[in-house]
Amino acid sequence: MTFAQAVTDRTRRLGTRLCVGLDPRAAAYRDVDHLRAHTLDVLEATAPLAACVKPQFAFYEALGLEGLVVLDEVCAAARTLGLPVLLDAKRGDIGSTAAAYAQGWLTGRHAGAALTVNPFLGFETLTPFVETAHAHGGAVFVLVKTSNPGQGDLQGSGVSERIAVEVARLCAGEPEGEYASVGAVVGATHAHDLPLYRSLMPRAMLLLPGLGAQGAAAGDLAGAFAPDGTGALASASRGVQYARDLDVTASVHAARQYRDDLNAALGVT
Ligand SMILES: O=c1ccn([C@@H]2O[C@H](COP(=O)(O)O)[C@@H](O)[C@H]2O)c(=O)[nH]1
Repeated sequence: MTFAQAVTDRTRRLGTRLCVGLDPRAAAYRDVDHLRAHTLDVLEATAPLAACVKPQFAFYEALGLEGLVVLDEVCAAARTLGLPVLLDAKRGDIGSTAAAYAQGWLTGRHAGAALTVNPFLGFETLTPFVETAHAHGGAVFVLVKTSNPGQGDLQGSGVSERIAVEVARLCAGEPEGEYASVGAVVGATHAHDLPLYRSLMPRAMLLLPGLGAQGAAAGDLAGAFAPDGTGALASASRGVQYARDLDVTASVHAARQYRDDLNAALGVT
C-alpha cells in the first residue's frame, strides 16, 4: 500500500483525518531517555486516533546523533503500529543533492514514508523527490502556502497558486481514482483559502499544519477535504504531545477531540 492509500484507508476505516505531530522539545525532559519514552508513549496511545504521524526532523536533529536515533525509533514504532509516517524535514536543493535527500528519507527503511519538500530552488529540483517517492510507494508534500504569519513575504502575489498548479501537473501522470504521491502543505491557518487550494489540486493530499497551538480550529477546515471526507490531514503537534504538560492521557483526549471536531465539521463519523 502506498502512503496515500494507507492514509485514505485509515480515514475510511478508523474515521480519522488527524495527523499527530511528534515534536519533542528537549526543555520538557530530564534527558534523552525521558524524551524518547514520552514520545513513544504518546505515539502508541494516540495511534488509533491518527491517520498518520508527523515527526518534525528539527527537534530530533537538535539533539545530535542521539536525537536521530530517537527519530529512527519513532519511525520504526510507527511502522510496527501500522501508522504511516510523514517526515517533516522540508528538504530542497539542486537536483543532484535532492536525489541524495530522497534516497535518505524515502527509500530503504523509510520506503513508503512521506517527506515535506521545499520548491524554492525551482520545480526541476522536485523531480528526484517525486520519482523516488513514486518508485518506493511514498509521497512528497510540497510547501505551497505555509502556516506562519510571515509566509506572504515570499508566497504572496500568486506564488502559492503557481506552486499549486505545478503540484496538480505533477499529480496528473499518476493513476486515476486515488490520491497521487505528490501532496501539498497548506496551513490550517488559511481556512478561507482552503477551498481554492482544494480545487487547484484535486488529486493531491493536503497537509494542514497549524491546528491548536497556531490558532487554527478543526471546525474551519472542511474546505480542504473532498466531498467524501478524504484528501487532507489536519496536523497538531504541541496541541497533542503537550496537551497538558507530559500527561499522556491528556494527549489522548486532545487527539480524540481534534478527530471528533474534524468529523463534526465534515458531517461524517
Ligand atoms: O506551514 C507549515 C509547515 C510545517 N509546519 C510544522 O508543523 C508543526 C506544527 O506544530 P504545532 O505545535 O502544531 O504548531 C511543526 O513541526 C512545524 O514545523 C508548520 O507549522 N507550518
